[in-house]
Amino acid sequence: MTIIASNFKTNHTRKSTALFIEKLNNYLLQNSIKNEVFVFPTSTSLDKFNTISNLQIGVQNAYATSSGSFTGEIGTFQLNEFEIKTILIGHSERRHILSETQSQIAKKYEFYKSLGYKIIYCIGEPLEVKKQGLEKTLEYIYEQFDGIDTNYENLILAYEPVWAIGTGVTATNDDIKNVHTAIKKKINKPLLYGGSVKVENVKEICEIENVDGALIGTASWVIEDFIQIIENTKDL
Ligand SMILES: O=C[C@H](O)COP(=O)(O)O
Repeated sequence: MTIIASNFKTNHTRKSTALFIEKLNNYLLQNSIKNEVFVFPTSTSLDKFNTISNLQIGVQNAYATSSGSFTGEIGTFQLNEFEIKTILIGHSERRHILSETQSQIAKKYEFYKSLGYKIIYCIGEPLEVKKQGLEKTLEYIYEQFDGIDTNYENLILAYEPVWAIGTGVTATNDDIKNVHTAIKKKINKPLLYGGSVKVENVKEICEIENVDGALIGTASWVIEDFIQIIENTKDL
């Protein structure tokens, strides 16, 4: 069974998100699709969506708090209103654009773990590290597990090479296989690949050894495309 996740990033409105989720839910329901599907809308588009059990709505980010004085952030007090129990942590855009440190990420991880959230935890190397070869790449990736309890039962990993995110450049099948196999040997958790996954390549990528699914940005934002992505992987 393949895991397929859509990260909206800073796209879609509250209205278009609701429509997207409604269409997706209908499709999953009518076609008895077995894939485990996640959608991560913007925080302003969260709601109490009426979805079937294999479609879960998560939050792209939240602060390690219930409530308090953390301007611009949300905590579990807000998430509970919509019964959100899934969170993305460690995404490369938060690490590299928003400058989240490993210790902040670990603190967030610990907090949401203590509450039993399903965590999709992202790891991945920038281009300058990739150029130094597999050994250095793995070294860099393993540092992103500092302070992270990799035995956590509700953990899903997502390997997303930074240079492949939103660039149209997908990692080669060999790159993906090598990194996934090495990570899997160390941490036996579902492991998604992310980075320019598209309708055309999703099946091939999900068929690679030790790839359990995909975390998709750009190519997932049009509902018809996202449905096609699920169609292409439903029998894997
Ligand atoms: O969370 C999703 C990843 O960052 C991949 O984004 P992308 O599919 O636009 O490359």
